[in-house]
Amino acid sequence: MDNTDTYLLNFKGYYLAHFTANTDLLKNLDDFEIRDDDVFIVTYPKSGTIWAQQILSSIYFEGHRNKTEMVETLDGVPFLEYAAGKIDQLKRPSPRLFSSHLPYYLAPKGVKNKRAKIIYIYRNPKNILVSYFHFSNMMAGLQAADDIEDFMKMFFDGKVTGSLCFDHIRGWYEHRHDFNILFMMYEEMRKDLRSSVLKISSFLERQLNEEDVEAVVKQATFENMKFDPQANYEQILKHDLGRRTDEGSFLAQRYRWRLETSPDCGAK
Ligand SMILES: Nc1ncnc2c1ncn2[C@@H]1O[C@H](COP(=O)(O)O)[C@@H](OP(=O)(O)O)[C@H]1O
Ligand SMILES: CCc1ccc(OS(=O)(=O)O)cc1
Repeated sequence: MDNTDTYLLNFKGYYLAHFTANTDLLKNLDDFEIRDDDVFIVTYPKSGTIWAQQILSSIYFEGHRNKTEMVETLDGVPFLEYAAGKIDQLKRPSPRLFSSHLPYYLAPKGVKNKRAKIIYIYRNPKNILVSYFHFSNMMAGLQAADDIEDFMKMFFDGKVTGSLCFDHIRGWYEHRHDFNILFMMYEEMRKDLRSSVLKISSFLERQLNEEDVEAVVKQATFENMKFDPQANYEQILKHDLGRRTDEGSFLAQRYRWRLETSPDCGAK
């Protein structure tokens, strides 16, 4: 491992966010023990990870779905390769839900042997770029950029957490036959959230009645998540990840409308 860069940790040719990388787990990543009922959300950063976490957590945890339990989303669906929350992954009860930004070639052997289910969410890279630019300027642990051109250079050089976006998506897609994987497109989820929830629960073989489906969909709407402290990472951002500025959030979309009308992608 190359540990010299302040922001990026180069692990086998892939860049992780240095400040929160779980270096102990990474040492044995290939042999990390996978259980048959493990489920992974895999994304390139800014592709809807937090959204998928919310959907999965409320599909699996009744207490989350009906709001009788306080389940912080990141605790229910923690990252494999990041240490926020300090969870001992080996001691978690089954079924374990994970998030990951890892590329296909770093997936533990057990995942490559189809021993776990993966939901891969992909998003239009143009929207990822804009989202990532604002996010990097907000998060203390990521390298800020002076302007969108500056960030664009880093993004297209793959010098950001997650490395090159196109390699990530292409890698998982081209190797899809090695995995038990469902691909979902962020923009399609935006168009029809209910159908997306049904597709995900069917892939996971989790039977939900009509009332459950309604509850999962309601909890996963942007409007609900934006103001739900368990879902929007506000506390985690403040206390674990670290903010550079008080402005901005995981659920921003303030430039969503400008994206459709402005050639500068709402970067100003
Ligand atoms: N319920 C929801 N509906 C639509 N988009 C959502 C969402 N929850 C999160 N997102 C969007 O997903 C992006 C964050 O992705 P990630 O969780 O991978 O970091 C943000 O995009 P924007 O920055 O464009 O707003 C955020 O607004
Ligand atoms: C531990 C959670 C977390 C959240 C966001 C991160 O940044 S990025 O999405 O990888 O750019 C890193 C870790």
